[in-house]
Amino acid sequence: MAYDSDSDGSVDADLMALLMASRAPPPPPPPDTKVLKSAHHIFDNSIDVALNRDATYAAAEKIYTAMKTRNYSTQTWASHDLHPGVGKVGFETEEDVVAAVFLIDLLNFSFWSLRGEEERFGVQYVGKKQTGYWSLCAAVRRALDEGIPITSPYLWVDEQAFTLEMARYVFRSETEEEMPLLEARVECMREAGRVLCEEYDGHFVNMIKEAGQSAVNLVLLVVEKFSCFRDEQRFEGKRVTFYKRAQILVADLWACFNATSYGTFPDITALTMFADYRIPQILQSLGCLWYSPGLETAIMRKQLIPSGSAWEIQIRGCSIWCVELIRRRIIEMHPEVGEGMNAVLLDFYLYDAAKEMEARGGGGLPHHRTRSIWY
Ligand SMILES: Nc1nc2c(c(CN[C@H]3C=C[C@H](O)[C@@H]3O)cn2[C@@H]2O[C@H](COP(=O)(O)O)[C@@H](O)[C@H]2O)c(=O)[nH]1
Repeated sequence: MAYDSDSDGSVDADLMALLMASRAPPPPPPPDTKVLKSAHHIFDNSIDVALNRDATYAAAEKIYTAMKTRNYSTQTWASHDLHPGVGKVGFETEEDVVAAVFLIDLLNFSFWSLRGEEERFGVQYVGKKQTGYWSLCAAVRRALDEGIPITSPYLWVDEQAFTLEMARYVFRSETEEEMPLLEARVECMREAGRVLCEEYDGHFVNMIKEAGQSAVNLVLLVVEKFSCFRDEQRFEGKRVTFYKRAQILVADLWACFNATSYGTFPDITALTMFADYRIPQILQSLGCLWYSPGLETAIMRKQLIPSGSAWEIQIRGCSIWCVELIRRRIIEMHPEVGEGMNAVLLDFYLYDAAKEMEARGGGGLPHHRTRSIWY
């Protein structure tokens, strides 16, 4: 660039402005949960889990057709009786619903049991024994029906009113088996209660407002404020993030409110699949996910796979990446779906399909067994 100056030696104002602008710091990158980057890094470095491209492409077509046929949308979320919703018993206001969604996703982990269907943990509610994730939703509804303010963070921090015994009562089972990790669940409630009462006037809606209708900002705020949502590990020398419960919390708000009100998140497409133990199971049954013989045998034998182990991280990361490839393939083959085909709806569909597959008598490998508060 030629250095230009007037006869009196003053540097041309426009040139100065250009020089100053060129030295201005670059704009900060947009907020990013780094979950998709983590999944790609894990996939690139996995030796015990691989993806089968042909099966993934075939699954994409099958899933697209099924979702189209069922008109799968955010409405499907509200159609589940046990999900909170304005107007349902115990939920007068939108704030009541947000408080319940927060509690459900604060505790939305590790329901699996090594016992048989009859002996496994279950919650009796309106005449039906609910197991797994639905047992949590049923226990919350049952507590509210009994006049227990279980969705109030002020209760969670009150160690006299909300004792471990009371938690045992609220989450009581129809069988001998207690809800898994009950003490850990109480600790999650204590921590979340302290943060919400001290910083957010006891209401999660105030965190939603602070995140300014950004799904990514809300995920990042939740993992910043609550250690029990900070679902991250180290793999092959890098920090990898999954943020499963933080992401599903935002996704459930988006679905529950049909992308309006407290569910308004224009950047919902930035969320990934939620790395739990059901989605890998159905991806494996579709032939998309392949396991090394050692890992497949461990899963088949229902052996415990430690949280944070290389096997577990590869299962979670490759599953997230597989769903991303399915999403891209669907958009490539059906451009008309556009942004409407996001990882959240794909995930919800896959979870419901996994549960239907289980109800029909399973088929395929059992899901992997990792006991943790992350999923
Ligand atoms: N990736 C993903 N994981 C999900 C869900 C849900 C429920 N979401 C509802 C909301 C909208 C959908 O339509 C669903 O009806 C629970 N989970 C996880 O599964 C495990 C529980 O399994 P099981 O023990 O068999 O109930 C446990 O780790 C739990 O955290 C999901 O949607 N996606």
